[in-house]
Amino acid sequence: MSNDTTYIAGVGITRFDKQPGKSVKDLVRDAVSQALADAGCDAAGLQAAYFATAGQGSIEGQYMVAGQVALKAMGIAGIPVTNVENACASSSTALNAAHLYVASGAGDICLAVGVDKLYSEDKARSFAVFDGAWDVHDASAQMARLMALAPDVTPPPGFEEPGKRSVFMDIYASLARLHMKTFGTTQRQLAAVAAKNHMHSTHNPLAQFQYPLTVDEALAARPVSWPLTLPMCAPISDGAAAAIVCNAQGLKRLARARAVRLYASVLRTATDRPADRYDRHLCHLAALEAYERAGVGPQDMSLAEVHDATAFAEIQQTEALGFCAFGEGGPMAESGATSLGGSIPINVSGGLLSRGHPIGATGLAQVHEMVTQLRGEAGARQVEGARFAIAENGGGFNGVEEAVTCITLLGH
Ligand SMILES: CC(=O)SCCNC(=O)CCNC(=O)[C@H](O)C(C)(C)COP(=O)(O)OP(=O)(O)OC[C@H]1O[C@@H](n2cnc3c(N)ncnc32)[C@H](O)[C@@H]1OP(=O)(O)O
Repeated sequence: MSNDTTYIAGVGITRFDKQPGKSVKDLVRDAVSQALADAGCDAAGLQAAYFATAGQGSIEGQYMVAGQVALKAMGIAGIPVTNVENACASSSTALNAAHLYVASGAGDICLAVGVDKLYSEDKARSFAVFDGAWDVHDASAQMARLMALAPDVTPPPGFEEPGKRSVFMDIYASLARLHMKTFGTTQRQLAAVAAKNHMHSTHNPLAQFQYPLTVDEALAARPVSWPLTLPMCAPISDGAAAAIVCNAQGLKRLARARAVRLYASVLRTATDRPADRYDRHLCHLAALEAYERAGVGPQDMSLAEVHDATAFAEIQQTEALGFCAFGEGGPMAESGATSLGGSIPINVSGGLLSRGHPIGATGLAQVHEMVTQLRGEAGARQVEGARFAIAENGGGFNGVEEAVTCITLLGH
């Protein structure tokens, strides 16, 4: 086996929720200790670490060297530690860097960890994290363009005077309106996504929300930004997730039997595509590259974890990953095909909508779910016979699409 075959040897995760009593250091220690134990590795066995956070500066004021500080507090020091910020795709980007590190042979065993605390008693600070992810140099022009994607859609009563929310909910809402106008996607289909992900996370003891929700309840919930209601939007969450990444040499020193192969990790940034050219969406292009590298296709996937920062985003990513034709994501969600037991279960963890979305930890949480499923250890939410799994983790916005996406494809 050559060095460029890489593996996830261990994973760890905290509960995702508002956790005012826990610091970033507490969350990191919890997730990293689990990942080390899972891999059969001690801290001294790590040769490098990539530390992802997007909001720690805003909430805890640690704007620089966050990784060095948090990891040294648990005895991981004296090795290369690199801080990674790529908005909501920060921790899949950390995984990408760890994968390249061990694939290059620079070292054999590497840590990727992602963490964020978004909750603050002062709500304005939580929302400032999202405002900070926006391109401040061109914000008003970009925002005006994004908000005008489907100008003739008039929000129904209740949606005209919405309360405070992250700027991203308005952006996704505008993209959803364009999709509705172009393909006939309905608000009920978005509600089906929210209800499905809530149903999934009733089986996930680490999820932020563990109660079921019906489609009608999702439709009747508090309006946020037309067509999105509250449960169609990711919540404010705190949490951390970690993975131990290694090459074949490193695997000889670890718990080999539990390792899952990392077939592809593809990072890509936005282009200036026209809004209705879904076939040039960065996630679609990155997914095609990942499938090609892995020598598989969407039909081979047993499950997917996608970046459902809103219910609309899941529909878009279902299409981008090739599980259906462009425009068919809404009907597919409504058909039950993306539910546990369906032909391609999506977000069996509960997804960002219901497992939670501490942005710098989300990409590695998706990896945690995929590894758990591929090992057959997901309990009541297990996808039977899981063999390949794919995750899409997006971050920020630039033009009419996410500023960055990272696709991770794992399998046996
Ligand atoms: C590329 C990207 O990933 S961009 C996405 C990055 N993430 C974001 O932008 C975060 C988006 N979320 C938000 O803006 C906000 O959380 C909102 C608008 C959805 C809700 O805002 P608020 O009403 O201020 O939320 P708050 O946290 O106070 O919760 C109010 C209630 O709604 C509930 N709630 C909040 N979000 C959700 C949700 N997604 N689903 C179900 N219930 C929810 C809370 O549990 C709480 O219930 P309680 O009163 O019984 O305790």
